[in-house]
Amino acid sequence: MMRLLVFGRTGQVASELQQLAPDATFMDRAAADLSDPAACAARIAEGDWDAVINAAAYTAVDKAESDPDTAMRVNGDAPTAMARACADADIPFIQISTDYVFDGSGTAPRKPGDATGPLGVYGRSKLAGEQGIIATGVRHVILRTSWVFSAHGNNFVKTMLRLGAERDMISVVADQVGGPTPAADIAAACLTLSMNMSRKDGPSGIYHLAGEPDVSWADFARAIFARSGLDCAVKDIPSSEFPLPAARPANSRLDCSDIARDHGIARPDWAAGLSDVLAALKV
Ligand SMILES: NC(=O)C1=CN([C@@H]2O[C@H](COP(=O)(O)OP(=O)(O)OC[C@H]3O[C@@H](n4cnc5c(N)ncnc54)[C@H](OP(=O)(O)O)[C@@H]3O)[C@@H](O)[C@H]2O)C=CC1
Ligand SMILES: Cc1cn([C@H]2C[C@H](O)[C@@H](COP(=O)(O)OP(=O)(O)O[C@H]3O[C@@H](C)C(=O)[C@@H](O)[C@H]3O)O2)c(=O)[nH]c1=O
Repeated sequence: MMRLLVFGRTGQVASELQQLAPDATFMDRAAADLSDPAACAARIAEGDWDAVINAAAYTAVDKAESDPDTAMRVNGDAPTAMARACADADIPFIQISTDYVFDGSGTAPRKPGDATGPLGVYGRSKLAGEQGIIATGVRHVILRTSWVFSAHGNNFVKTMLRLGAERDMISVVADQVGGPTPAADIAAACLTLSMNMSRKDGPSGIYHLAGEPDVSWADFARAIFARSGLDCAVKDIPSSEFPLPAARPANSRLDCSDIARDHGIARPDWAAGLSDVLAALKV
C-alpha cells in the first residue's frame, strides 16, 4: 500500500480522494495552512511518504483579484515549497492546475506545451506554482483540469441547481467553451499518476485532463436542468453581459491526448459524472 500525503481535505477533489484512498493522510487547513509554505514543506519532511498530492488551492477566482498576495502565496509559493521538500526526499509530487493559465484565444484545444497567458490573478498564481515546481527539478506531474464539479463544496452545478429552483429563466454565458470535469475522475487520475510516478517509470511533465465533450457554460447549464428535471430556461449571453472582477478564457478546450498516451487515462464523460453527482445530491 502506498504511503500517500494529500494537502486538502474539504475540497471537491480532496473529498473524492478520501473516498478512493481512505488510508492516505489528509492535511486540512489546521494541519497545514498553505499561506505558510514552510509549514507545508515541514509536513512532507517529517513523514515517510511514497508520493504527495496537492489538492488544496485558493480557488475563489474573483476574490483573488483583490487578494493577490494570499493567492500567490497559496497557489505559487506553497506548491513550490512542497515540490522542493519532495525533491529533497526523492518522492514524486502531483499538483493540480487549471485551464485559467491560458488566455483563451482561438478555438483549438490547448496542448500542455502551448504558450500560457493568464487573464487574472488566480490563473497567474496557478502558473507561478507550475513554474516553481518545475524549477525544483522534482519528479512531478502537473495535472491541468477545468470546470470541476462534484457533490461537495461549491461549483457551477450546485449554483445552477440553486438558481434553477428559484427562477424560470437564467442568463448564462455561451462564448466560453471547455470541458466540465467530475472531481471523482480527477481524484482517480491523481492516484494512478502517484502510482506510476512512485515506480519511477512515469515521465515528469504537464498533462491535461478534462471531461468530454467540450461545451459552453450555457449548454452545460441546459444539461444540468434537463437531467435534474428543473423547469428553467437558459438564455445565451456573451461574457460582456455577465461582468465579473476576473476575466475568464473564452477557449478553455484542453487537448488531453498526452495523458492517454503516457498514463492510459481517458477523458471522462461529464454527463455520466453529472448523473452520479445528481444522484449523490438526491436530485
Ligand atoms: N474548482 C474548479 O473548477 C477547478 C479547480 N482546479 C484546481 O483543482 C484543485 C482542487 O480544486 P477543488 O477541489 O475544486 O478545490 P475547492 O475549491 O473545492 O477547495 C479548495 C480546498 O483548498 C483548501 N485551501 C484553500 N486555502 C487554503 C489554505 N490557505 N491552507 C490550506 N488549505 C486551503 C480549502 O480548505 P478550506 O475548506 O479550509 O477552505 C479546500 O479544501 C486546485 O488546485 C484547483 O486550482 C482546476 C481547474 C478547475
Ligand atoms: C452563476 C452564473 C455564472 N455565469 C458564468 C460566469 C462564468 O463566466 C461562468 C462560470 O462561473 P463560475 O464563477 O461558477 O466559475 P469559475 O469560478 O470561473 O470556475 C473556474 O474555477 C476555477 C477554480 C478554475 O480553475 C476553472 O477551471 C473554472 O472551473 O459562468 C453565468 O453566465 N450565469 C450565472 O448565473
